Amino acid sequence: MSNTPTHSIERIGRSIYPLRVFGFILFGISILLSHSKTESPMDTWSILGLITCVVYPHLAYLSYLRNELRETEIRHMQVDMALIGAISALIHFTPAIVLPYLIANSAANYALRGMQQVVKGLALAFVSALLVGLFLNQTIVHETQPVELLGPFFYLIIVTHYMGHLAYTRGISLLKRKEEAEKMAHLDFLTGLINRRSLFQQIRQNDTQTDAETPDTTTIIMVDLDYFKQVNDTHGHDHGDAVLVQVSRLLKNSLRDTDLVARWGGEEFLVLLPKTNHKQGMMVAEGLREKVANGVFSHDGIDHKITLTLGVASYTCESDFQQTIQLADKALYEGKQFGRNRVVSADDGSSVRETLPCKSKAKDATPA
Ligand SMILES: Nc1nc2c(ncn2[C@@H]2O[C@H](COP(=O)(O)OP(=O)(O)OP(=O)(O)O)[C@@H](O)[C@H]2O)c(=O)[nH]1
Repeated sequence: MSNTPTHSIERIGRSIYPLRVFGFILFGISILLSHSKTESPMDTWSILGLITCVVYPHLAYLSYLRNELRETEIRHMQVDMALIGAISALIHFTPAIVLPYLIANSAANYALRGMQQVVKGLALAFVSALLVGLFLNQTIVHETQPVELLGPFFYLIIVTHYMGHLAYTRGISLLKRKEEAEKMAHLDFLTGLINRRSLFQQIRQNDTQTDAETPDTTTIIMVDLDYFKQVNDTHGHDHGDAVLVQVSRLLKNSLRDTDLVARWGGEEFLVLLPKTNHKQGMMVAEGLREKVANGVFSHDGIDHKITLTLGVASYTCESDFQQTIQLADKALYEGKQFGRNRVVSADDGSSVRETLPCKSKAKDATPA
């Protein structure tokens, strides 16, 4: 069963069945107390009402267990309201007793199914109270003994607090799920690295925080695994996946906390080194190349040797970020042409342009 909001509502619906049993038993006691108050003998209708109070919530629960459908739950909540109306007539509509039940159940209807369900429920309660009241020719009795009020008010307090508790816990769990979903939307599901979209967002953020007067140089390294297809073709995709995960971890662990590593796509990564000039960036790229080339990436008892080709380009916030990526990509491509397992610089002077004002750069950092 999928974990959709509908199913989480079903679980809440299910958890209120014990309250339904409790409420109807209290309502049954109200019938008994009502008769002891008027000293009238229990007639057939009152006995029937009493039996309904005891039996119905259990039957409702059993039928719910068999169906576990949203519609079953909605039907039961409406039957509840119709029964509250009918039994209200049996206890002479005593408002101090009937109102707490109506309020509590309406609150539950509202919390679980919204206003439409509340209106339907109240209409059903009203119609059934009217019909039974007319049929039994019942009058309204206002007097109540304090003991009669205990049950309904206890029920009201419990149901409304329980609904509050459900709303609170549901709100928290929805919030957690939303946060989790937002986090996942920014991460690559295989490697756990940030994805391309998130990288652009972070660059935009960094750019707006950059001091326009003294812009720093940022260096980009495009990283591509060499002959990676062979790993997949020879050993299968799970080996390829394991290698990607291990290489991405090695890249991440080899860099500063302020550097960014993103999965650019497939077997390609983008490393972004803030406050790093081109020369320093070249050294970092060489370090990464060496580490991976000297490493062994094992999966299922098989050791894989991997090499990287890296293209390096630098920019200040004045330069065109997209163009810098293209330059790094071009350098990477050249590295592949020259035989792979190498670092190639794109620094021919064109990677750092001084044309646009610093603060307006953020808009350039949008995915191609
Ligand atoms: N296992 C796995 N493989 C992937 C994933 N993404 C891309 N690939 C594979 O990466 C391979 C990339 O192949 P190519 O573009 O030919 O590159 P290459 O074999 O590394 O060769 P060069 O880049 O030219 O050195 C393809 O086989 C893709 O199926 C992934 O998430 N998991």
